[in-house]
Amino acid sequence: MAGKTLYDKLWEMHEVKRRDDGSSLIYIDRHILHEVTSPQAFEGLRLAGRKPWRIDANIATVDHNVPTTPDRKGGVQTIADDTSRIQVQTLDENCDEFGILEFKMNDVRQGIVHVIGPEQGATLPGMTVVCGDSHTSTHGAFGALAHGIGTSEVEHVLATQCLIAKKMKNMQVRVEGRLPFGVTAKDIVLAVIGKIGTAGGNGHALEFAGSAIRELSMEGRMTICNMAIEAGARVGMVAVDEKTIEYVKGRPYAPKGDDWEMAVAQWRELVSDADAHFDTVIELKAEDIKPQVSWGTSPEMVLAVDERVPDPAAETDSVKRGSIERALKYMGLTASQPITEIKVDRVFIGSCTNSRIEDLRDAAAVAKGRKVAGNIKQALVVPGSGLVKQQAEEEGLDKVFIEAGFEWREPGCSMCLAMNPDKLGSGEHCASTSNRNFEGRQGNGGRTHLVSPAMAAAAAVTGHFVDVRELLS
Ligand SMILES: CC(C)[C@H](C(=O)O)[C@@H](O)C(=O)O
Ligand code: SF4
Repeated sequence: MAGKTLYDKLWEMHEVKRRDDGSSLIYIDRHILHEVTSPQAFEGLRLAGRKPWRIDANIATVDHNVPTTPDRKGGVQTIADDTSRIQVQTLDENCDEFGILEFKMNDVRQGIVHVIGPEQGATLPGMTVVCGDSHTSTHGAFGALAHGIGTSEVEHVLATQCLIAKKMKNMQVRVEGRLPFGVTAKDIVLAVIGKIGTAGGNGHALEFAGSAIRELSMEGRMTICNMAIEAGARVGMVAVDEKTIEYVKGRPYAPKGDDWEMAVAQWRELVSDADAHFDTVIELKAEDIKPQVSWGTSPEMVLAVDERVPDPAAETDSVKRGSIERALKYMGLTASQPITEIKVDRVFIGSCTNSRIEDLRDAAAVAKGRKVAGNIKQALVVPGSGLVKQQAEEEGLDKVFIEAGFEWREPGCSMCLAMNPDKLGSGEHCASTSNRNFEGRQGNGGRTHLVSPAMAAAAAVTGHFVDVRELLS
């Protein structure tokens, strides 16, 4: 019999019961909540007279609706938009009522759900982690089985600590070799999505493997797992190694003492067996990957920075031709235009993809000693959590950004999606380190270009897309 994949092992560890219809009941170790997808779930609990089954399995924070300007220190009342304010207040009230640990807006531990889970050691190897949020795949970087759930499932998990799920197929993306200088985890994952498309991972749990993935820091691994969902896979994972264990050690909710030793011994088993079977295998050579820039309205519409946007006339498939034409029109681009000639209006460095300390260091290395270009209306740096912000300030990164003309903000989802005051104006181009470039994602009529933090900083200081390696060398 073939060996087991990491996913097979995680699944077996958590399968409570197989049901007649082929689905299973799985046990959930960690449930993370935010203000957007939890209100109806708590309301459902109240109406049914239920309480959360295991209170300390839950951890909550506010991220999508919070403003990122310093005046929010005045409290929740300062949130001008009614819906946003009510959602934030409602999460606060629900967590207080049910006794759930929440990092409220002005708590230093507050931040984006997918940043704070790992940061607090609330996400651990071998866990099942769910959250009413599609980018929960991020937590799979720790050798955890993590994916997004819907609001009715949020209620189900609160009430029972279990979830009905169906086992997926196994997929492996192998990236072998050494990443070229100036090329990052974000470029790997954008290149993967460019290759397999946004449906490439459908129905699969995706494990990233190979020497280039092993070389990545935990931050880099989180970046690639974060975008597994944009490749169609709800689950993204990386096997446990010494880096995983080192990152988790000493975090507030990580095991301590004898429990730690026992946990680590088990975590070391969380790797795919050498003879494990994957239903689909994709291979990339790290040496071939260049800094990436998305040009269209889907993450798969992505190219290396030295390429030109496509010419629909060269596309023989009429469906693909139509979608290229529509994307070019929405993005205000002309056929065969070099990526480096696309001018940028705003820059956003943040989001659960790229707002961790390493991302900020990468961007600051480019911004240092330079100035934001005159055509840039706004360049935002939004740390993923209050603790990331604090660390960055200890390292002096805030000063580097401010001196260069960037705005240094409070943590939250910010300009990743238009649910708070940080938005794009219609027709504006944004160099963004986030994960989605759908029409209107960052504001009505806004034009998103997905890039790495270093590439976003390079666009900020030159006013257009440029190969960041020209600025680093
Ligand atoms: C608001 C939330 C449900 C949503 C998600 O599930 O991903 C958001 O975080 C996003 O990135 O689009
Ligand atoms: S930062 Fe963006 S992608 Fe991540 S949870 Fe917030 S809105 Fe979703």
